Amino acid sequence: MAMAMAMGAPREQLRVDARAPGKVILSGEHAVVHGTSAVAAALGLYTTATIRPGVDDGCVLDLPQLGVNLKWPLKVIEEIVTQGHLLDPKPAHVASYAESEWPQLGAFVEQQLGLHAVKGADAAVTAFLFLYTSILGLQPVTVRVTSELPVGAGLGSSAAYCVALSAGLLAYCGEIDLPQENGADRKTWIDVNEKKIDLVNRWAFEGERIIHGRPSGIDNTVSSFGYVVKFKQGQITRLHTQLPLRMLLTNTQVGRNTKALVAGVGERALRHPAAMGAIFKAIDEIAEEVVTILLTPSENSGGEKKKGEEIVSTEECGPHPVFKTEQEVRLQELVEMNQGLLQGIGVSHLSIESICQITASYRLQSKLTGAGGGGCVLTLLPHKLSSTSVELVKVDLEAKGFSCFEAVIGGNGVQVSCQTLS
Ligand SMILES: Nc1ncnc2c1ncn2[C@@H]1O[C@H](COP(=O)(O)OP(=O)(O)OP(=O)(O)O)[C@@H](O)[C@H]1O
Ligand SMILES: C[C@@](O)(CCO)CC(=O)[O-]
Ligand SMILES: [Mg+2]
Repeated sequence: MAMAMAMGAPREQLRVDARAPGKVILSGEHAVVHGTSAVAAALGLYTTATIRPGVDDGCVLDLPQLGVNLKWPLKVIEEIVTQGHLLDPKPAHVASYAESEWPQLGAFVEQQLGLHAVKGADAAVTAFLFLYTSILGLQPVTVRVTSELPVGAGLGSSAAYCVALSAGLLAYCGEIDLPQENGADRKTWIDVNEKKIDLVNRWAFEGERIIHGRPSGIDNTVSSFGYVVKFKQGQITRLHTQLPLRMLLTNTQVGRNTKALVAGVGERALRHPAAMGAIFKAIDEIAEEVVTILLTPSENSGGEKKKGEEIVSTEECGPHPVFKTEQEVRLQELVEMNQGLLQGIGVSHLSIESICQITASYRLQSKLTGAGGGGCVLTLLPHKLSSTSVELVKVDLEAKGFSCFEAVIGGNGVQVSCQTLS
């Protein structure tokens, strides 16, 4: 769709929405922080940031998922920003957050949230205040962020939060073009153009640094650009995958925190550099092999069928046989190995192991996805597995208190929409 600036309406009369997808890491989490390859796909569940004009020279931040609803007079924000240059917004030039430049921010956020704040609310508010003042300066706005993603469950909620916020703020200040309103009731989402996606992605990475400590950048990159990508040391390669991927996502419901898990792996790597280095190398090889498999034409993709892609396995899955192609068998083996290695670096959890065991009894392989320590587990589903068989697995998992859904992956990245307020 052609993009056109929503001309006519001054920004103070606009409501801007930006939405960003979550993600699923197929292979390579944690090791990617240490420079190896990883493969990830956008997940069809979105976080949406809505930005509208503020009232009474104030800034409102509403984060219903975290129980945060804060309102500040702009002069209060001005007071905590002790270094004037930090209030000179340059949306086209990405700046990094340095705690030393914001000496009062930590205590301010803590005091604003009070004693009963949800875990992680401080990081979300800090990331907001940094992105808001850096991109918009001190404009009166009301910002609300809602999400279809579970927060802190390995599906990239922090990255989607930072991407949606960055895109919304950049669109609100005019740095990103907005669609022409079509007059219809239905919201029109448009893709952000490639150059501006890169800008969104870089701001979002700075937000992720506040929440994560040491992000590799894979989560904000997939959320910004969408599709299925290989990521290595900041290099992103879009994979035009030939293998239709089908997977079940199961939430252990065990809360965890990516920052702590990433730091834990870093400390283990310092204690055992050679052993951990060897594991990272093995994970790198697995991710590279996953890339090769995804790029090989398969019988399911409508591509030319190659030797060795016929169904090779008809294992039992409960009362039903599972038909797997050679590629699916290879991919499942890689998933199994990847999970073993993630366990080795200390980021698995009993609940994750339990899900792996249940799905293995159906001859289906699973691995944690994202930072682990709880959160979500992905299970590869062979293309020809019947929906009845999938239901059987789900019933078994849900009987143990887990919740599951079939993932829709590989879709769009960040998008924006706008509406003129009357
Ligand atoms: N909808 C949201 N509203 C406000 N803050 C959010 C929202 N989603 C995520 N966050 C922020 O991100 C934090 C969770 O990020 P974390 O990286 O620990 O988990 P994740 O991103 O869901 O999983 P992973 O990094 O493994 O993919 C929350 O504590 C909060 O600071
Ligand atoms: C655990 C990790 O590898 C993925 C989290 O989704 C962290 C990162 O890459 O930033
Ligand atoms: Mg995260």
